[in-house]
Amino acid sequence: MATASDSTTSAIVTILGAGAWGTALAGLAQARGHQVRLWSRRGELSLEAALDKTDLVLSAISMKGVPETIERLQSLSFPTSAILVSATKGLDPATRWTPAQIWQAAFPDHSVVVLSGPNLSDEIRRGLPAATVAASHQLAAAQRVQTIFSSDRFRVYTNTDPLGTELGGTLKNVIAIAAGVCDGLQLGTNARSALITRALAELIRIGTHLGGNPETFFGLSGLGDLLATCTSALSRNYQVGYALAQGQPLSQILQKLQGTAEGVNTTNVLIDLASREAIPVPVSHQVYLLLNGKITAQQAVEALMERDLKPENKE
Ligand SMILES: NC(=O)C1=CN([C@@H]2O[C@H](COP(=O)(O)OP(=O)(O)OC[C@H]3O[C@@H](n4cnc5c(N)ncnc54)[C@H](O)[C@@H]3O)[C@@H](O)[C@H]2O)C=CC1
Ligand SMILES: O=C(CO)COP(=O)(O)O
Repeated sequence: MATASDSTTSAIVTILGAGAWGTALAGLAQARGHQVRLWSRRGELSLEAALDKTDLVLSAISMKGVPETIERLQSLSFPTSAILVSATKGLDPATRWTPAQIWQAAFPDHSVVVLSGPNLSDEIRRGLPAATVAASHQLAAAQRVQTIFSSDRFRVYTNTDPLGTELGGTLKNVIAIAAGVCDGLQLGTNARSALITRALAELIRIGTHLGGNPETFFGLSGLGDLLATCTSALSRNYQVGYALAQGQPLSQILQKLQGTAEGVNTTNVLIDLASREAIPVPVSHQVYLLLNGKITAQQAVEALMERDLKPENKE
């Protein structure tokens, strides 16, 4: 079994965001013998103290808090050698950027790494085996993240396509809502399999248009995360879709939801982006109409089934 001392010396790891994902990641780093500082906006630990002499700053803050937190960090000083890791899966409505793009623009002298994969935090917290991807243009930084977090229950792969890695994890949340609708309407295994497969084609179309490497979308952060969230009731995005299929209003669903379902905001940003750039996104478009109260779940299914017939490998 890999231990902290055989591959890397104990690091100071600052985790921003003490929600479900930040807490699970803090547990993984702690179990590897690292000195972990878990910062939350409502906690006792100050941001200054959390950043002091840190080796790695990992953000597991939900998308809506990322720009604000970055602004706070910009007013503080911390080592330029500290690697910045983004574990957020969302898109910024103001810029339509990914979280890692925002981090990199704010801190051009730091190495930025994306951490993304099929990682339902509840299973990780319970110590079940899982794998993920640490992706960066700076391979050495991705490798450092790999050694810091890898263990016999969490296997970290490296990748040099941070944008593709991040977009896979972000865009699949929209599809997880669709899969929840599919299961909520009891449409069966064939329907869910068709949905996931067609959605993968959609995800690759958008992801490559935005600059991701097509191969990345067949990996853990693309297909892997798509499968995890589209087939598990642990996924909050899936839960949103499932409840929408029962006819519950979105505001009520979100009020009752434990934690963040990034797919709701991501859908709106994605549709804005896709319509500006004329990218066909039929599945995401139905999710958008449903989330915005324009159609019912049943009407969304009908709209997808009644689209013009065409060859499989064509938009
Ligand atoms: N829970 C999971 O299984 C996984 C979640 N993620 C991603 O990680 C991110 C966080 O997810 P969860 O931890 O599940 O959500 P959560 O709702 O449990 O926690 C969100 C965290 O963000 C913080 N936050 C929100 N607004 C903030 C602000 N303005 N300033 C400072 N902090 C702020 C909250 O205080 C909280 O600590 C999301 O983007 C999610 O997609 C990624 C992989 C797995
Ligand atoms: O990203 C996740 C698993 O990889 C978590 O999914 P949810 O945000 O839908 O719970």
